[in-house]
Amino acid sequence: MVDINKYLETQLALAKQRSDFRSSKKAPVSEKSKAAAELISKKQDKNSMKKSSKDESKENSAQIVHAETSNTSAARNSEEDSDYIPSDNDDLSEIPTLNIPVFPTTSRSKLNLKKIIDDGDTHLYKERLENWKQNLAAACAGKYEGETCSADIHYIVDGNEDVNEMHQMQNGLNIPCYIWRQLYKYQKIGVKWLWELHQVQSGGLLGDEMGLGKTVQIIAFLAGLSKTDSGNWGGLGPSIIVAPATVIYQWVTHFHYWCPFLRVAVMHHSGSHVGNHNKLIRELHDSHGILLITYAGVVKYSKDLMSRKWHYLILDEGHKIRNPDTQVSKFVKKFQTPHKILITGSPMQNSLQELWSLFDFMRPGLLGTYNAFMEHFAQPITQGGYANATEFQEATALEIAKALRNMITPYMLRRTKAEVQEHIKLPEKNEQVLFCALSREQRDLYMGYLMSTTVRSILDKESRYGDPLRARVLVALSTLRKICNHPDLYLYEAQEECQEIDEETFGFWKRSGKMTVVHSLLKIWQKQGHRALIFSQSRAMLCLLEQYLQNQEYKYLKMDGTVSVGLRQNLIKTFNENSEYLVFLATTRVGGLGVNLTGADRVIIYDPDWNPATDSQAKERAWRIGQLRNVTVYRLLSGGTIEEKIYQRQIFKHFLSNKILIDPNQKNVLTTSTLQGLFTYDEPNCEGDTETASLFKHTKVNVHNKSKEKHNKTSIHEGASFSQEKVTEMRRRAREISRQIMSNIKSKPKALEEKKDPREEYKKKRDLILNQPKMNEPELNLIDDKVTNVPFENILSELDIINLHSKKDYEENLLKEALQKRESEAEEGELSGDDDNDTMPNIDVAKDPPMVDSATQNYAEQNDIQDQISLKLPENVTEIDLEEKRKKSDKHHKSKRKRRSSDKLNPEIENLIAVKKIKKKETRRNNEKHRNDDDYVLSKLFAKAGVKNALQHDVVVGLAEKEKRHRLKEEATKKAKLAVRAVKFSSK
Ligand SMILES: Nc1ncnc2c1ncn2[C@@H]1O[C@H](COP(=O)(O)OP(=O)(O)OP(=O)(O)O)[C@@H](O)[C@H]1O
Repeated sequence: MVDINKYLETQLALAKQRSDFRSSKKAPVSEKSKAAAELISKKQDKNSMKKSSKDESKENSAQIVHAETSNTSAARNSEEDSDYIPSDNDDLSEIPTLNIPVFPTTSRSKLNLKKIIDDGDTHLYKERLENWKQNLAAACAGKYEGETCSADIHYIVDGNEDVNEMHQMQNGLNIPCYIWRQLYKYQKIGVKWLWELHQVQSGGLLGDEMGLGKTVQIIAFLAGLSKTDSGNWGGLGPSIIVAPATVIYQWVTHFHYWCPFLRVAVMHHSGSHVGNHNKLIRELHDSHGILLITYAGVVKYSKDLMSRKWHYLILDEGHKIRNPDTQVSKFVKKFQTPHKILITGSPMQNSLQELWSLFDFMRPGLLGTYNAFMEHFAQPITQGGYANATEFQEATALEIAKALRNMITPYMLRRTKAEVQEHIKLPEKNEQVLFCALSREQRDLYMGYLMSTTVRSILDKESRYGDPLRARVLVALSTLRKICNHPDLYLYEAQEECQEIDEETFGFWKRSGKMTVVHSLLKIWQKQGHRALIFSQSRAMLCLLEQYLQNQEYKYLKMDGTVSVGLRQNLIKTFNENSEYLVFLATTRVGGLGVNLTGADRVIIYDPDWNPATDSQAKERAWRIGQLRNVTVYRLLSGGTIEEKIYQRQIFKHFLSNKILIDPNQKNVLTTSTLQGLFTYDEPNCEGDTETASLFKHTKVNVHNKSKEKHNKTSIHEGASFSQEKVTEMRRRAREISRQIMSNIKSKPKALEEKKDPREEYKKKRDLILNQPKMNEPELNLIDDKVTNVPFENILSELDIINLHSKKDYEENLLKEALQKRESEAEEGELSGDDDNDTMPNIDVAKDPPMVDSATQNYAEQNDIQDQISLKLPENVTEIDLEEKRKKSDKHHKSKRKRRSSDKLNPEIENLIAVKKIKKKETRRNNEKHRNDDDYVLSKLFAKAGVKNALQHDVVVGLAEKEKRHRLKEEATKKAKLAVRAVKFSSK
């Protein structure tokens, strides 16, 4: 025992030397990162100062972005930032490309995409109409041989006879049977509901989940109106549909298919109409047609549009008006018609004020004035949702949420995919959150930036910059997000203009943790025959991904704001119909909304948005009606970074939304976030879990398959070649040393004793933040609140952050290195047959592999040494006790080991893991060939691509409540145990 102690002490000294040497070698990288951080921070300070003076009057970030991205030339400077900042802006088609190296977009430039022609041009419209009539006549005569370009022709070709046959609804709405019969049952209910609203002269919100055919329901209803002679307009009057630029032509296609007799014109420069826009408005109005226009277009032509009366005003992706203060919200609310329909798959995204804004459009007055609503509904509901809410606040929130839901229910129709699954029979969807490790370079840059003056000034309570804090915070957060994506997104900014870019290494995938994961995924998916959508918030990141795809010679298509609106629909069609394209790259804002991309069955959300709905919208592009294969969605997050905090906020917002739309009883499990919490980097905890993974540890995805086992075998053998017993033994020794060191430190002179442990200090401050005396006020909420008065006295100083990151577990790390060194040396010994059997009982791992869940094993491999070291032996347990216990258990160890490991690593939990177990059984029963694709992919990621954890997203969201109950139960059990112990102790 003494020997090994001595040995470890020597190793400790060696490890220290090595570490010193390494850090001196590492200096250039760190210096570079630091210098870059300083440079960028100076630039950003300048920018944010400019910005703050420019936007002094503007209260929220969305407005700042809106102003920047509309048409000012100043927008260029901060354009990259805007990619990451919450924004309402979608119509990016006019925005120039970024000032970063542009690589040739081979796929796109080679494509010869045809534009879809709308009915703006009278001549072309008449031609289309004539064509359709001829084709229909030919179909009726049984002579049609062309493509089935519309639903009515389809109907005839399918053997039906009367295309004019109508389905009549109560009170007289006539819907052509060729449409009605194709609708799913819930869609028919949707049409009926629209008709009811119509009769009571009311607007409404069609809020079905994405991909359930809202467009089709609206078109069916409008077709019905146009065939019904009723009301002031004698059927369907002139109507406007406002939609995001990307989906405008999707509407055209849908109308031409379902309702070829209606005139549908696009009022956008990409449309077929040439000349004065007033002429188009007049013509459309006279022919009772449908005018399709973008949100930007409505603002631009609002005066001319409002000078006429319109029958219907329909907002597709209507959540665009969720901010009541934007111009577009104000304009659309001015249209004088009771028939206002709002379509959105994500009605409430961030806060309750959004719901108010939507209702203020289609049912003005229903939810009262803005101020009254905020005071009497929004505030109590939000407050009652915080984890620190009192029972009374919770109860009040519940009642108010119920009341609100009752008020809005008649005017809002929302069905989820789960509810209508019986009808649509969608294939399965598997959605996982992958926590990826930062690359070494990213980590350096991240830390460097956290210590930069920008971050310091944000967290400094005597900030010399003063307000507005918000702009600076957003810029800083945006920078952290860039680092998480790829170091070059950040370093490039820090470069002097004259500095040349090294195109060889610029954007290299191995320099980014998440890109490494993408690399692994695509490699596997290509072999497995899957096709992928990759979404990123930032166009700059898209460029890097594009460069990567080119280098790997993968075929891809790319759609961002620079692709002309008229071509987008065809780009999508090309991807869907042409399986040679492996990847469809898109920015979340341009490609993530409203479009159908069912050609892909794999989705990667490369970076999370503050707004959960943005990510949900993106992932739903593939999982919708028309999808025939199982869909897997991976959200990539850099563990411990700002991205993880964003994800936590997403979950919080999800709860808020569900409370109103689904279950008012739902409670939160998350605490509100603090400013300083966003500017930290959290190493995985002692179990190898990131913060979120440990919060929702029961939703962790465990992969178990033979390939992984095989990998574990090899990695254990190759990497450490140590039996579990040996490692345990070494850890025990290490703990002892650690204790000795601690006691030495404690017995050292006073000067040293007085030196406070920075971790203790940090803990204290953290406790103070988490248990603030003023509980009622939610802490800073960057997105929802207009609050900028951060409780600075509770914010950690820069010194704390440095302490937290750089000095954390210094001696433990040294020990860890010592142990690793010991392990590798011992391995050499083992390989050469020179095993030290006296001191270390040897169990051949390769012969008797533990039934260890691969994911857990992986975390264990990475982190358990540190975990064990940081644990302290209970005071009353002696070395001898332990030694004896260990010897006893050794006897039975081999036989029981298998069972124990699997028990330990498969705790009894009721959620997904149970499902996985069933799958596992099936898998075993069937054949290895039928092994779940996703499990295989995950096992590879865990093994090679630096993925730390994977959570089942749906389970996180859906079962968070269970998690809370579970934790309560755990707490209660703990308390009960303590009580029993106390009672026993008292009776002694
Ligand atoms: N009854 C139907 N018969 C055939 N196809 C349908 C039907 N309903 C919907 N679809 C198809 O399902 C896909 C999704 O429909 P649609 O785009 O209308 O969904 P959505 O609810 O508007 O989605 P999002 O919210 O994403 O815009 C489309 O390709 C559409 O053609």
